[in-house]
Amino acid sequence: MRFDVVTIFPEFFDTLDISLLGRARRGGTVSWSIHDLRGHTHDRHRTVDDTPYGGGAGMVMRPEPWGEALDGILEGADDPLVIFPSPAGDVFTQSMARELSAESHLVFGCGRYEGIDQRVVDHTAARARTRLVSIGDYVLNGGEVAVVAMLEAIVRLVPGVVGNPESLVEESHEDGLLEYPSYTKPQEWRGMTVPDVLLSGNHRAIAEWRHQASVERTRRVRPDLLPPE
Ligand SMILES: Nc1c(O)cccc1[N+](=O)[O-]
Repeated sequence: MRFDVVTIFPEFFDTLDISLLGRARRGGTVSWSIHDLRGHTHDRHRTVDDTPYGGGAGMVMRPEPWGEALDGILEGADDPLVIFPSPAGDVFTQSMARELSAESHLVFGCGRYEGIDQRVVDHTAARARTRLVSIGDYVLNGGEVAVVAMLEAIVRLVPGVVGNPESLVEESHEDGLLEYPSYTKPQEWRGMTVPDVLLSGNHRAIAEWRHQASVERTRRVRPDLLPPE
């Protein structure tokens, strides 16, 4: 998989080289480029925003730098999917992460201020598959945090990135349920012990306990995830 990110804070993505994504990049499974939007401005102050038509507080990101930045990425690209993180987007879920992990080229456009001039999204949608995606109903200062979160969820599902694919199966949201509680050594810690069934070696009983624990945790914390009864 290849991905490109357009942002006014390219340094925000320096952390991508840490941990899983960095290993995937060094292994050749994933590649990426971070594009500084200000590199596509041509005035002395490298201006990326301006006042909104119709008035109102805040500033809107100008279309020209975005058009030039996306031209450089999209021209000659092979059917990329462009994603603009936005509170107005489709909610990002594990199933969307799995769907996006099958893409060969993702392009992320990080808005700031009051957002990007709408014509940028409209123009992009006329030349490439384009989606607005939200990571949640709260206010962020820009799309960068959302892109890092989405990349963490997406890239780990790209074949060859995670050493043991089995570890991807029993995870929260993967089967529609929250993950069961986990324990490791020591067997007793500050007077608290590990559920006996996990020490039994009875794999069927352990699997049943874990499934029941997932269902009970999901029913308690996220009943909305459970199928209608
Ligand atoms: N929620 C939000 C925002 O306030 C700004 C940019 C992106 C998002 N989001 O992806 O959820």
